[in-house]
Amino acid sequence: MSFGARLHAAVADRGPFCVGIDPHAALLRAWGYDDDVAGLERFALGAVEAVAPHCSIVKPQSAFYERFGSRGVAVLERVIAESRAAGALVLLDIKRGDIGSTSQAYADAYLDPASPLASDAVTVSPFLGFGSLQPFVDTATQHDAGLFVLAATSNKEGPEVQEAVTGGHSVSATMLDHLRRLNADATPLGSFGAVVGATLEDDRGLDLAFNGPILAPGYGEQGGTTDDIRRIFGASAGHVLASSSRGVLRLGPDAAAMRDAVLRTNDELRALRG
Ligand SMILES: O=c1ccn([C@@H]2O[C@H](COP(=O)(O)O)[C@@H](O)[C@H]2O)c(=O)[nH]1
Repeated sequence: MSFGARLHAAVADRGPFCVGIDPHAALLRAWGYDDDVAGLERFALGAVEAVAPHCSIVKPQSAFYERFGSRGVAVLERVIAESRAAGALVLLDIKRGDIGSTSQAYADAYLDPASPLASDAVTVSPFLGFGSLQPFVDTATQHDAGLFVLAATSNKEGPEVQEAVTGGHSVSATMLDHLRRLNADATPLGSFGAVVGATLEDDRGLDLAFNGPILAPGYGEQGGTTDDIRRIFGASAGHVLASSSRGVLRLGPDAAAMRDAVLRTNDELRALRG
């Protein structure tokens, strides 16, 4: 089954809230752990145990594991495996993008089921040109995986690049047009998503109806709210996965508090889907 179809079913079952498993050094210390590999492991697996059974999708940010080298990456492999075992899809936040031949190696690393880091979907950066992502597109299609392409990111520096106009369209709009083509014939939902922040002032005039999922980071800690999801995404709010990392993880290590926040937020976001 395609990633889009699996995500559609998972969201119908559990709701559209995506929790980021981001082991910040400050959070490890706040949970009472050392900022070392043992602390990383207790934190990350504790967070997975608390939230993954209640989420349609979780989003570990690779950088927080890579900072510990190979032992940190080994923890990431367990985060991926245990999240899936708990019934959650895994969107690995890597934001990779390079010339095509190197993109192929990244795609093999993160999307080929034979890889220990294989995930259901990854984030990719299209700023070497959307065509440079073709190996990701082909590999995702081959393995029923998904992609989330950076389009209008949640950080304030994004517009310098993303609102630049080329061929009469903003870079963000151009990325969404590529996704619209990739998702054209997919039902119930395409596998090629966009990243559009929950922090935008408005929809920037973007046509968000591209028949794919929308990852909206910036919900929670960066200021995005459920009202913002309604305001920014309008009729496309039903395709949005609002994503928060620190906003949930700050409630730990109290597993019940994290779980309750996930359940509550899923209910709140479900109401937007009509
Ligand atoms: O536009 C983007 C794209 C990705 N992110 C990532 O999402 C989380 C946000 O974490 P919070 O703690 O909820 O702020 C993090 O992994 C970012 O790398 C983003 O923030 N904005």
